[in-house]
Amino acid sequence: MGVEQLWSLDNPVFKAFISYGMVVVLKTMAMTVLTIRQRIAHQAFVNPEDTASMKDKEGGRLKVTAHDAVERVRRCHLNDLENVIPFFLIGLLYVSTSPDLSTALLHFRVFTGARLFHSVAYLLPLPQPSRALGFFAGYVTTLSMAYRAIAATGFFF
Ligand SMILES: N[C@@H](CCC(=O)N[C@@H](CS)C(=O)NCC(=O)O)C(=O)O
Repeated sequence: MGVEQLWSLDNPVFKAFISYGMVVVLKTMAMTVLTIRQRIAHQAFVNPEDTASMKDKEGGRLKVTAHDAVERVRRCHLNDLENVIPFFLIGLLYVSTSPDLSTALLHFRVFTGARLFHSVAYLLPLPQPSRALGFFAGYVTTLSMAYRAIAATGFFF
C-alpha cells in the first residue's frame, strides 16, 4: 500500500484507528472537565491565587485544600495519560505496518472498552480487581500491537 493510501480514509485500518483513537483521547480530555466539576463541587483548590477572592461558608477567605473526590479523578486522568499516549503512538506505528483489519479492530476495540471500563471502575469505584482487569486488558493490548509492529519489521527473525 502506498503512503498516500496508508494515511487516508481509503485505508479501513487507519479509519478505524481514527475513530477508536478519538474515543480514548476525548475520554482522557473529559477527565479535565470532571476535575474542574469536582473542584467546584467540593471547593477544593490547591493554589493560593485560586482562592484569593473566594469566601468560605463563614465568610472568611477560602482555604487551599485537597479533596479525595478531586484526587481520584486526577489519578484516573494520570492513568489514562500513562496508557492512552502509548496506545496512540504505538497504534500509529502498528497501523503503518498494514495489519489485518479484523486483528486491528480487535485490538482497538479491546483497548477502548478496557479504558472505558477502567474509568468506570476507578470513579464509582468498583471493588478490585475490576480496575486492575481494565488496566491489564488495555496494557496487554498495547503490548500486543507493539509486538506485532516490531515483528512486521522482521526484527525478531
Ligand atoms: N502508575 C500506576 C501503575 C500501575 C497501574 O496502572 N495500575 C492500575 C491497576 S491497579 C491502576 O489503576 N492504578 C491506579 C493509578 O494509577 O492511580 C500506579 O501507580 O498504580
